[in-house]
Amino acid sequence: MKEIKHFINGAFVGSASGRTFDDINPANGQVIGRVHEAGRAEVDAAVQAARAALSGPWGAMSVAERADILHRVADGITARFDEFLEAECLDTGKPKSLASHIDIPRGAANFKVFADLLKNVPSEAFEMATPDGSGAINYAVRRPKGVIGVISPWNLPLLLMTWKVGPALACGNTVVVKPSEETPLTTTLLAEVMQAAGVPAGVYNVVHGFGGDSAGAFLTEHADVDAFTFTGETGTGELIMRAAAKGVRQVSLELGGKNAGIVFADCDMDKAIEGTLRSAFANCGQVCLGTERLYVERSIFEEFVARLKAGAESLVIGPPDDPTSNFGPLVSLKHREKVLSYYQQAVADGATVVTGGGVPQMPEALAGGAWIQPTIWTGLADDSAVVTEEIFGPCCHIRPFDSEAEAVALANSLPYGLSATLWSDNVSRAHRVAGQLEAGIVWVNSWFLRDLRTAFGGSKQSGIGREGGVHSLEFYTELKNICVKL
Ligand SMILES: NC(=O)C1=CN([C@@H]2O[C@H](COP(=O)(O)OP(=O)(O)OC[C@H]3O[C@@H](n4cnc5c(N)ncnc54)[C@H](O)[C@@H]3O)[C@@H](O)[C@H]2O)C=CC1
Ligand SMILES: O=C(O)/C=C/C=C(\O)C(=O)O
Repeated sequence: MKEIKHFINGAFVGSASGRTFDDINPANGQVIGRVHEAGRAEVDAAVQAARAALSGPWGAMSVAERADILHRVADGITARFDEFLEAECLDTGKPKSLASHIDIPRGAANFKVFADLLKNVPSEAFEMATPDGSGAINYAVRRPKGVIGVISPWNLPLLLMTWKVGPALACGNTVVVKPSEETPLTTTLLAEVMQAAGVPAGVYNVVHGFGGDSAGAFLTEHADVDAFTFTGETGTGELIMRAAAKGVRQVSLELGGKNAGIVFADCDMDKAIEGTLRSAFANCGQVCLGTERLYVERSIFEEFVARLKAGAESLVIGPPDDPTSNFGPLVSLKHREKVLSYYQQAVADGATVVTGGGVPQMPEALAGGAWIQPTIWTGLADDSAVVTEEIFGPCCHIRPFDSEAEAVALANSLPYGLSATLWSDNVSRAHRVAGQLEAGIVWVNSWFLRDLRTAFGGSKQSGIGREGGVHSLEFYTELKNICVKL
């Protein structure tokens, strides 16, 4: 049985307690490996290693030297592409066709983009007058924040973890990463790549375990971590914020959403259907940016529902290795229980089930997997739980609207504000509505089109702060002003 260990101070180590938990393949329910669960001792060792590494060779490196190393990390991921792909798909069950286009290439890109950005970022300077006439110059320098605690989720494990580790290291910090207990493999594999790329011991540390009363909480409670970056559920974000308040540590939080899609009658219907199929069902609906609420102009409502139904029914449900499959399982049977509870709630609340609503019949070898049907509903009240709460599954509710103002009001009606998507070929309307939507990211006639230089994050209860491009530098560095009297 494969053992998945922590990576602390440049070495793979097991837990002193001997405690382990199973890593399960959600496509068939089989155990992939045994994961060591960190106690306070391992978390403390990881944080101390990260702290010490700040004043070792890593801390003495120039930006250009760090950037070279991070390029080697990216190249190392690409060189071991198939191993990363295999590991990610074993942990998540997602189709290899998806992970080979999104997860693994983004894992590498997240290092390159920030390594290059750091080399080119300008610094501000202000000349000022002084009463004696000699003047002064102010200039700002960026310094690493220190030890960063990275707590990442299971839906896009490598992509979301490296989205934080890439800029954190580019800025000269050291990290302690706590990946999701559901998906420990790629974070662990990355440790081998880091070592081979010449990242000094203690710069990249990994501790495995659960959230509350386990590695996650031990990390956020550790006084020697300077800041935390987290992607996951809003409730977890609140707990992390609370822990970070002790010692006044900064947080960057990318949290839950209940993202709206607005489809106007003047849209290109083919593109709207294709984009909505992805935004509702890609990664089995487990993307925080996904669309779970659709508002469709009444004149095209019937046609849109019928075409989205046909599209959902044409998705090919299957295991990662099947090249025809484009729809994998949910991450776990536990998560399927949660999603199925919403499927049942929808029926109890009087929804029309347009398609899906249950568990598909799978071949014997996959029967233990967390398979679920893509599901579409209509007819629910605006305040029903299915329409207002994040489900994080392959499902959406579609409701007609009659005016632009009504669509905007419906889209903005929830306490979340992560992303929104709108479909219209009327340029004025697209700009006008995009400006009114309460969301950190608005896509017009597209979905999940990502330029890593742009600000990324949520408004309202979907998060605090922005990462991406220079915005990541704001979080991962301290800006220090130096005032020199001439
Ligand atoms: N990208 C997103 O927006 C994601 C949203 N979710 C949502 O969250 C729901 C629950 O899924 P979970 O995996 O339980 O998400 P979660 O938000 O609890 O877990 C994400 C990460 O936080 C850690 N964590 C949990 N509690 C913690 C604590 N008290 N202190 C420190 N770290 C902690 C977990 O171990 C994991 O590494 C899902 O059903 C889904 O609705 C889940 C994963 C990703
Ligand atoms: O492209 C990104 O950086 C992030 C994409 C998706 C998420 O953040 C998520 O699903 O949590």
